Amino acid sequence: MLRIEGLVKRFGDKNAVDNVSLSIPNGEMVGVIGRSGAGKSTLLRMLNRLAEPSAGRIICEDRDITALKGTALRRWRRDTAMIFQQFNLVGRLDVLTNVLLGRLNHRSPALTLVKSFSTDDKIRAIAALERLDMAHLLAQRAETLSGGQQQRVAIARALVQEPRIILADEPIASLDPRNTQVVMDALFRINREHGITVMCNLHDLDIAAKYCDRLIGMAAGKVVFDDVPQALTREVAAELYGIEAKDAGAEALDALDAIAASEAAKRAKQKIA
Ligand SMILES: Nc1ncnc2c1ncn2[C@@H]1O[C@H](COP(=O)(O)OP(=O)(O)OP(=O)(O)O)[C@@H](O)[C@H]1O
Repeated sequence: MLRIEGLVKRFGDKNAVDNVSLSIPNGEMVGVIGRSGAGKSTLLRMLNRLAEPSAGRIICEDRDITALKGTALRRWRRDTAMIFQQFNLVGRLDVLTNVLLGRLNHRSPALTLVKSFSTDDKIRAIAALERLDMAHLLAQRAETLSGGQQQRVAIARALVQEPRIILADEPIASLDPRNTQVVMDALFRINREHGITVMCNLHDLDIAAKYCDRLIGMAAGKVVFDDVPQALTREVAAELYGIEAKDAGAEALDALDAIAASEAAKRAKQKIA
């Protein structure tokens, strides 16, 4: 269980994350939704301690994550793998080496300097690439891959870290619809088959509702919704996306109607059965 207690991140006089408290059980697939600037990335970055909280605490299995330093902090970063919108691969390195970089935190700092990887590391990396259907491209330079392929390599790199939590910050924002589905399917499989908690910032409400067990809606740094996707009302969606924000708002509301219709269809089916 990950517990977030009164978490705040201030930039100047602005609270980017404003007194957020949440409990995330192990193995949940959580979507963090909200418009641009709502504080989603800052929240995820604080969980990985890429950003230092201004106030509040992060507790995992009774350990105060906010107080970790040195080796313990490095271990926590290994336990919480980040996936980014822009993939963050080393373009001139091949796919296999990029995935192996995810093993660096498992080695001593001295071995890290030498940059030689064990056979066991290589077997793990190839197995992760196979899971993402990317093993056939292991010798190819990362910069030559499509966006969807690069994101799958980034997920393989996260997997070899053997994390307990994957924090994905807009992992599909740069992808076309087909690659969006491939990447979200991969994250969903990892969540279900490995039991790894996945916390995923998403702009697209439709995708968030389709893949996530729970949605956390943020607006102006605060949590304004925290429930199953089916519980999201038009009013909350309007608050999350802003009534005046025509594009995101309209799409969100259409998505909401689609969710409501599919729920109604499910209930009707159950009644007939
Ligand atoms: N390093 C920083 N310095 C100053 N302000 C920042 C910094 N990082 C984020 N902010 C501000 O904090 C607020 C929340 O930003 P954040 O990136 O967390 O939002 P978001 O919901 O992830 O938005 P997006 O989807 O556009 O990334 C925004 O107003 C942003 O401008």
